[in-house]
Amino acid sequence: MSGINDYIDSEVKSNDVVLFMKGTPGFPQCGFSGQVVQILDYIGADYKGVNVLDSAELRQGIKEYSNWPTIPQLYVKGEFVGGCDIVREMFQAGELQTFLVEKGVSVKGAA
Ligand SMILES: N[C@@H](CCC(=O)N[C@@H](CS)C(=O)NCC(=O)O)C(=O)O
Ligand code: FES
Repeated sequence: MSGINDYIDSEVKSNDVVLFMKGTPGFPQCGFSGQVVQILDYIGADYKGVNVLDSAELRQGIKEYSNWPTIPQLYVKGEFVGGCDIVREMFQAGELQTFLVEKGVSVKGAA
C-alpha cells in the first residue's frame, strides 16, 4: 500500500463519519461538497472533513481507494456511502438519519 492509501485508510477507519471534500466544512470550495456539508450539519452529524485540495495525490488517491470517480465522498464506519447525489437522495427519503443511527453514529435530535 502506498503512503496516501495508508493515510486515507486510517482516516476512514478512525473516524465514524468522514467526508472527503473540496474545501472545509466551514468553507466548502465546490457546490457538490457544500451540499453534503449542509445536509450533515442539518441532521447534526459529527463528522471530519478532509480537504482533497490540500494534495493532488490525495485527490487522486481517494478515487482509487473507493473506485469512485468524483468528490465529495462520504464514509461511515469505514464504509463508502456515496457522493453528493446519493447522500442527497438518502437525505430526501429520510434514510440518511436512519442509516447513521443504525450504524451507531450520534445524530442530534435522533437519540
Ligand atoms: N454527481 C456527483 C457530483 C460530484 C462531482 O461531479 N465532482 C466532480 C467536480 S467537483 C469531481 O470530483 N471531479 C473530479 C475532480 O475534481 O478531481 C456526486 O454525486 O457526487
Ligand atoms: S470544483 Fe467545479 S464542480 Fe466541483
